[in-house]
Amino acid sequence: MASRQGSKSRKAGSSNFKGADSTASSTTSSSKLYQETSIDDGHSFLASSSAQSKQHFFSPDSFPQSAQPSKENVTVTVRFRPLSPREIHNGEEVAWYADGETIVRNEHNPTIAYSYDRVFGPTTTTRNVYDVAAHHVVNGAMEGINGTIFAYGVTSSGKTHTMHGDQRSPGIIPLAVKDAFSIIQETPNREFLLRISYLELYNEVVNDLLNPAGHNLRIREDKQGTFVEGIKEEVILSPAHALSLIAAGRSLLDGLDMIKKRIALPSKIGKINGRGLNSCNSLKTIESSPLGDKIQGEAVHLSQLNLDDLAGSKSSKVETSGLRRKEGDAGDEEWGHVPPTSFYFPSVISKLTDVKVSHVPYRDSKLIRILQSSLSGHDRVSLICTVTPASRISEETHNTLKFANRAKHIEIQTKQNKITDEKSLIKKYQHEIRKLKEELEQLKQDTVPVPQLKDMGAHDTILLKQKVLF
Ligand SMILES: Nc1ncnc2c1ncn2[C@@H]1O[C@H](COP(=O)(O)OP(=O)(O)OP(=O)(O)O)[C@@H](O)[C@H]1O
Repeated sequence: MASRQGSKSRKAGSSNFKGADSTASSTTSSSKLYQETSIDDGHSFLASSSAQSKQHFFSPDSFPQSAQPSKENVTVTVRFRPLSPREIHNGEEVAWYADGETIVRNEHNPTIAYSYDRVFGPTTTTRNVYDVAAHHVVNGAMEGINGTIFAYGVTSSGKTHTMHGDQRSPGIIPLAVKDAFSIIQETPNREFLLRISYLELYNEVVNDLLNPAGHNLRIREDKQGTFVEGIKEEVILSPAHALSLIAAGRSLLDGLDMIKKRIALPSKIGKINGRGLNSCNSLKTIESSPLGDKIQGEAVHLSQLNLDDLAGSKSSKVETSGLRRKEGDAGDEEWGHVPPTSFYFPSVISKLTDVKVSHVPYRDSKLIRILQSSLSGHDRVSLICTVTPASRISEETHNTLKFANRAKHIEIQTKQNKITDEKSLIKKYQHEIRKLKEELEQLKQDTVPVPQLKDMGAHDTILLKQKVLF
């Protein structure tokens, strides 16, 4: 039985997160079964321009060839944020705390405790969170295994801080981008092509954050899986390039938020804490193929990396009944008439973990539809649940903890995706480069000796230039 030293009532600001802040090594899930009230302790890069393409959220069966699947669990971690200065000023009490590196315990009833792959205390850096909860997903994606990282939690619990971060403390998304490029440098025998798309879902409306004109996009399906019609995809050339695209997307999102707030409730501008209702999805498509002269016919690794900042979940009353918040409740303007993805997310997760349930309600929410392949059991998945210790929202935190506990039992069968046909973009570019090289060689051989150029007319010179250019 895990125990905590001392159990005096914890006030705001007390340092009470024992042993949960140490740097941890990267681990995947080895989930053990924990229940409420009973803890069992026995336990070379190709460049190109942007593309307007049909970017699929691939269904796992759409890959013609794949290596043997391997079984693993969803990695489930919990990250505490510190109490804010305002909460401390208001004398907020601590209701939940990290008891060691894997357990979250209730302050008022210590028999209520849950265990996870890792629990991060409020002083843990996002870098540490990345190393434990994200690196193995990014690494897998660079090797052809689809990966998804979700941040889930109530409003203001730290999802955006964790996924996006800021200059001082970069989030999982910028750290993943840098990590991906480091992996490229450390893999000299393969060449990679990375593409990025970035979207927000607000009240079931999909907006393209890389293209201000991409508003209210449709989600479609074909044999290869689900895709967002017309979403812009950019080939990324460097970490700085990717980060500038994401920063531009964030600015667009901030602009859109201002508009939404104005339309929703002009009198409450400035009272809204955080973004509340938008979910953001940053999708990276990664292709890689062996480098060298004999690459024709070699399989290309193709994978997708989903990085999701899910809309803040609301009070338990709303979560369970789907009711709108009462008029006058702070944040009711954020709810609108459509519940956010976080409303459906727990029910999809619980159905995925229940072998008796054959129908999973993917169609209930657009983001769930987009994430259908991520949730269908073939992606490597990491769920980072963000929580606050504050007693004011103890019940909501409890719901997040119970949900995270359920998610631990999802089993996944990851596989490395390989494609051998010429459909991949990297193959297309390699083919184009090969053709251009051959043409250049041909042109070199056909080059007219310089003395003869003097005798050429203007028309011939233009023709020659065109030949060189095309
Ligand atoms: N681990 C942390 N360490 C320090 N500050 C944090 C941490 N997590 C969150 N915060 C701070 O708490 C506040 C709320 O965090 P954030 O905006 O990330 O919440 P959120 O869950 O994304 O909210 P919303 O759902 O409303 O968008 C921010 O001021 C943020 O800087």
